[in-house]
Amino acid sequence: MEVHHPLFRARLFLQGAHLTHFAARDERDWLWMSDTARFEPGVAIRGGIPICWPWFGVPEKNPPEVRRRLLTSSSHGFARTAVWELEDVRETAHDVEISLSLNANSDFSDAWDGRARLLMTFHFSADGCQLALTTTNSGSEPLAFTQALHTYLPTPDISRTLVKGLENCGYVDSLKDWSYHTQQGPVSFEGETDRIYESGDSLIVETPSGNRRITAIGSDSTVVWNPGPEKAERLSDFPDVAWQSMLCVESANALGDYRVLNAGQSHTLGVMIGRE
Ligand SMILES: O=P(O)(O)OC[C@H]1O[C@H](O)[C@H](O)[C@@H](O)[C@@H]1O
Repeated sequence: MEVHHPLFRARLFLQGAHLTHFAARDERDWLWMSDTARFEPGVAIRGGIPICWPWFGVPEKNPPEVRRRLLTSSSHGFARTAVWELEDVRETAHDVEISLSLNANSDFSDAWDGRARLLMTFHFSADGCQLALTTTNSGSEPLAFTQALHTYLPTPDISRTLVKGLENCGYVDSLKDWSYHTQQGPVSFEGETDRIYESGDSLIVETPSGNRRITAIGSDSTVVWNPGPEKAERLSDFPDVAWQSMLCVESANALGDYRVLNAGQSHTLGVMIGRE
């Protein structure tokens, strides 16, 4: 779907409810997209904002309550490759709101033992974009899940890029055998970085071409990721040098921040990407 509004433009795909582009008028794209991204059925799009749901990361690093529902070894769940349905489009002189839904029913029983309904609402304005993903447990048993809005951001130079707002925060470093650390100062990038921070606080991403504010709701965990040079070579649909010009800041419910919904209950995870 293409959004052409006098104040901004956006592009999103029904496959994965995946936002790939957003830019205010006369501005460059606010999201990073891989030059080698594929747009094919069943393939996750590399860039923009993939939705990781109903689990984040590799199954074996998920909490037991989440893991016991997983029937596959693949990462990040099936929502990012499933085809969603268009629910609603609203437009005013200032903003556009688009809602998509996914019924996570027996169609996904090869991958996951659960039932849920998902509603993803995108809100676009000249001030930025906002995503809200609501999960409703439509099964009869409690439902545990992890998830992330896996935002890819552009930077002209990763070595001069900082993430501020995670100072003194605890994090798990997946590259150091999942050991626990405390962040000293802003997050900077020297090679591969893959951490899950125990915070859902508002962040500032500082790059040489400008800053963004990332504000999550319904989240107490944030993933900060850059593949660095070696992993970039192994990564699908990702140019070898692209690690120098992107980073991911992922608003999440991961590790101990997993969520449990009783039958009929809902939880909303959201992120707002704005100016700073
Ligand atoms: O290649 P993907 O399945 O899209 O995953 C891309 C990345 O997602 C997250 O940021 C994880 O923390 C990384 O470990 C992973 O490499």
